Amino acid sequence: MSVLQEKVISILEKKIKLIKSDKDALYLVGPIQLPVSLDGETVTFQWYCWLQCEEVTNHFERIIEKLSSVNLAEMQQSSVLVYGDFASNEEALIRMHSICHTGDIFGSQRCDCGFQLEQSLKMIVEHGTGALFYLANHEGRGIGLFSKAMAYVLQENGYDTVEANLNLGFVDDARNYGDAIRILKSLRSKPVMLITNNPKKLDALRSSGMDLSGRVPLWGNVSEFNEKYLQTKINRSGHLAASGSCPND
Ligand SMILES: Nc1nc2c(ncn2[C@@H]2O[C@H](COP(=O)(O)OP(=O)(O)OP(=O)(O)O)[C@@H](O)[C@H]2O)c(=O)[nH]1
Repeated sequence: MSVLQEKVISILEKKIKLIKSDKDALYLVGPIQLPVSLDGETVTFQWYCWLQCEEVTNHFERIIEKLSSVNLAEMQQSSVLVYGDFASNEEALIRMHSICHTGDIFGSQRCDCGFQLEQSLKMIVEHGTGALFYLANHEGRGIGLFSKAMAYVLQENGYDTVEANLNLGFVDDARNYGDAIRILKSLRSKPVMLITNNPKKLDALRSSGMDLSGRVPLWGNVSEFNEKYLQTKINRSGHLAASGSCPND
């Protein structure tokens, strides 16, 4: 017997979508109107959040009921901000943004993450249609926040960002885009242009069969604090340099 009121279930089931595979389900909740302050203006995005679950069911109350006994705040859920008529418009600009606690939240200038987050939202709004995926299980290129802190300690002792990961026993980049691409495909089947300098993100989209119509580079906010880091991304991680907009180009 469900402890949830029928009214609550009927409200929520209209806003939850099941995206299933052979192995698991992604439950996508939304759209939810999210007024966002961007460059002094209020811009309204459609916000969706998803939960990965082994149980695959159309009876969402089964999933909702379980949530109160699991502390989801101890885990990370990703989400997406959608702008414009994302399903239908011919052209859409997307970004797969990896969470960066230090750069996105604190405004750290050791990296370019905070700049890229704000800039890509502005680019999507200017373009008219698009989506920003905020990938919450990608901290530190997939090594997690505590390990990123240790990697920063090594970087303060002369290691570069790649060496630091490797010397802690990680690969340089452990990120996976699979779930985000499943969500993308559920929201749009038409081509997308990707905001990135990272060829691995382009490969992930291409190999998923998603129709990729192009890439928009995003460099900027170079400072004495992140110059070496940005250069290492080009020299060692294979990031695509944009002529004239990155140090030492
Ligand atoms: N391990 C580690 N992770 C970092 C460091 N600086 C930033 N990050 C993480 O790197 C991720 C962002 O990756 P970037 O290489 O800046 O950019 P990208 O996402 O690969 O590519 P773009 O789409 O071009 O931005 C975020 O998860 C950050 O937390 C660092 O020095 N070490």
